Amino acid sequence: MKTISTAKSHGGVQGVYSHASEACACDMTFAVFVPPQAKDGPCPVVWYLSGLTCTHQNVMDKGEYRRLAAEFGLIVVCPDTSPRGESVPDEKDNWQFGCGAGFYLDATQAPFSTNYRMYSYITEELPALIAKEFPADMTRQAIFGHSMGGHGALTIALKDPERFKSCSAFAPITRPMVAGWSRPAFEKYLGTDEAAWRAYDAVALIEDGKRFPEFLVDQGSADGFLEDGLRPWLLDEACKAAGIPLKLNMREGYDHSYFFISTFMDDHLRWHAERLAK
Ligand SMILES: N[C@@H](CCC(=O)N[C@@H](CSC=O)C(=O)NCC(=O)O)C(=O)O
Repeated sequence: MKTISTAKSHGGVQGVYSHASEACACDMTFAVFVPPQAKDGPCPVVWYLSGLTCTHQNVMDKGEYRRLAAEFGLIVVCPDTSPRGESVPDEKDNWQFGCGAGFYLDATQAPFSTNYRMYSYITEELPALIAKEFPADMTRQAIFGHSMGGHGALTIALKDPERFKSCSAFAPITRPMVAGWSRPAFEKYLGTDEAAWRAYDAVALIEDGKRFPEFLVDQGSADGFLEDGLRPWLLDEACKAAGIPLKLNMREGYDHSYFFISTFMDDHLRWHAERLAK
């Protein structure tokens, strides 16, 4: 692992690091905030998965998570959203596919299957690195994310409920196998057999019997992607049918941006801190 930068913040350290990823067959960059409490022992880990077009940096610059993470003693890990580099296949003029649009899945279709393995990266390779290099208590983990990253958080938690004490999302893509901005990507990454897509779709996973104790979701009512891309009511219906408590907060007038995310960041960190403390 290589340290790219570190800076003291709220008594802790905000760092940016890179490493050679086996899962993604390229160098990957990620951000980690270590709170001041880490001086006294391992701290719980909160994973934040970002949305389309993002790197590790968007939430680091605009998410406003450090003050409360420092107060609650939370390590916050912010990975990149896809593999990157000269040798990584991409569609440069398409922000909904390729670099910046990994959709937290393991691609099965050539040429994408060599690098686009974000599911394995987030669920196996990066946790192992975090456990080795940081003062992390890996028995206490939580996950949240935004939009494509909200989809990532929900699907990863549903498939591994033992690993996470809590899960939440800002404006998640609830049905990526149906939504217009993700369906073409699913076909290119996973092929035409839609049965394989269900493993990466929160509503389909719940329909297929996967469970998580409870979810928190915040959604802006003025989000331009609400009707076509996000549709939180589909998650609400699936959770109701499955008996999963979902706290869905519709936030009047908020859009899809980090102005919305940063407004409700404290609520989400508090939600995770309370459940990580149990
Ligand atoms: N380029 C697009 C807008 C892309 C966008 O809104 N990306 C969101 C995530 S969308 C779902 O995953 C984002 O987080 N952007 C980064 C940021 O810093 O705001 C367009 O032009 O419409």
